Amino acid sequence: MAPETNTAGAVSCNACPLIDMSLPEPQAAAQVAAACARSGFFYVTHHGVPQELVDAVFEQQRAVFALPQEDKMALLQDRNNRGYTPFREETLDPARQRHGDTKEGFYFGREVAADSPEASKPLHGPNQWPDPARLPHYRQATWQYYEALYGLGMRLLRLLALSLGLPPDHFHPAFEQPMVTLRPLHYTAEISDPGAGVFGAGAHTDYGMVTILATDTVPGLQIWLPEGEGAEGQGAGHDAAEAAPGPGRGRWWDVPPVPGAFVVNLGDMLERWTNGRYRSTLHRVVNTVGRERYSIAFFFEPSFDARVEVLPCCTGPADPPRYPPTTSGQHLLDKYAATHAGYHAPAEGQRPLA
Ligand SMILES: O=C(O)CCC(=O)C(=O)O
Ligand SMILES: [Fe+2]
Repeated sequence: MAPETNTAGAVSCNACPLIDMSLPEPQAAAQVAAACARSGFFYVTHHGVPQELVDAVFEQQRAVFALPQEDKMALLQDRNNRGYTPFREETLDPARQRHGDTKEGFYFGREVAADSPEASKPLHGPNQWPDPARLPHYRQATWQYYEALYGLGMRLLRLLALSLGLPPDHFHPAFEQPMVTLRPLHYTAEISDPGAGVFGAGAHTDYGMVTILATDTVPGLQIWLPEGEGAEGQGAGHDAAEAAPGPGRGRWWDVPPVPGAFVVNLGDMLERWTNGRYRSTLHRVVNTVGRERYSIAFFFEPSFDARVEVLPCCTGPADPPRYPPTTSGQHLLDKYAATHAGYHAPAEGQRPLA
């Protein structure tokens, strides 16, 4: 099924189906299973998050990014990965990028008080909020959206478990103290030049369990699918003049904005848990239209100490585990340290910066 709506000549990708969250869970879970095995990307519609809430949070993000640079720099990303990341600070695909991503962003996490025992864990601590005197509604609107997406994340966990033939609450113990990150992003109008290594966001897979992405109406998101797995016959993918980002042949496909829908994609931890049955697909943001773009990613990841080990349902004598066990926290720390110029992971037990 291809997306119903399309923008600015963007090409549909039938590997990203629209999944109606108002369907009975078993039906929705069957569609989730197919999408996760195929591309690891799908849209969700009828997800229950009110459009007014989404509109309000986008309005606040436009306002926060419009603050003077010095105000944003005062909130610079701290060692708990909360705060502001300036333009070009992050390089998601160092091997192919000439400079950092042409975007700036904020990270907000689950709110953890500086004096709580949890705050001794890396990646846990208080958020850095912009000055309410300048943006009186920012915190409230952003947090309301965070909470709505948290609820949607929990519903997706149920569908993912059911899609694997597991009890619906299978993943819940690993999400008792989840690492949740809301990441508003602002891309400049700079046209990307993949051949020259200039990207809105370099090619990457997401690190965690599941990402829920809201975008404005400006296209840019693309996914890499192996040859024959895109939407052949339904419009072309982009012939990659650039070197393939991984082994084998493939193409980049647009994932266009669909009004009222979120894009959901899987991250590396779920690929590991499912022994590769579910895919954490390479994606990137390429600015082809010369307009600024705003998006908000919501990363929903297991608790810091949760063990991520191939599920018994996804392995057998003919399909031995392809990934060694890890923990959610270690996996994320390794990834942040590899891609953020400004991020230096603390040792466990170090107090966060208050
Ligand atoms: O802005 C987008 O469309 C994608 C952002 C993204 O892939 C990410 O932040 O991981
Ligand atoms: Fe991503």
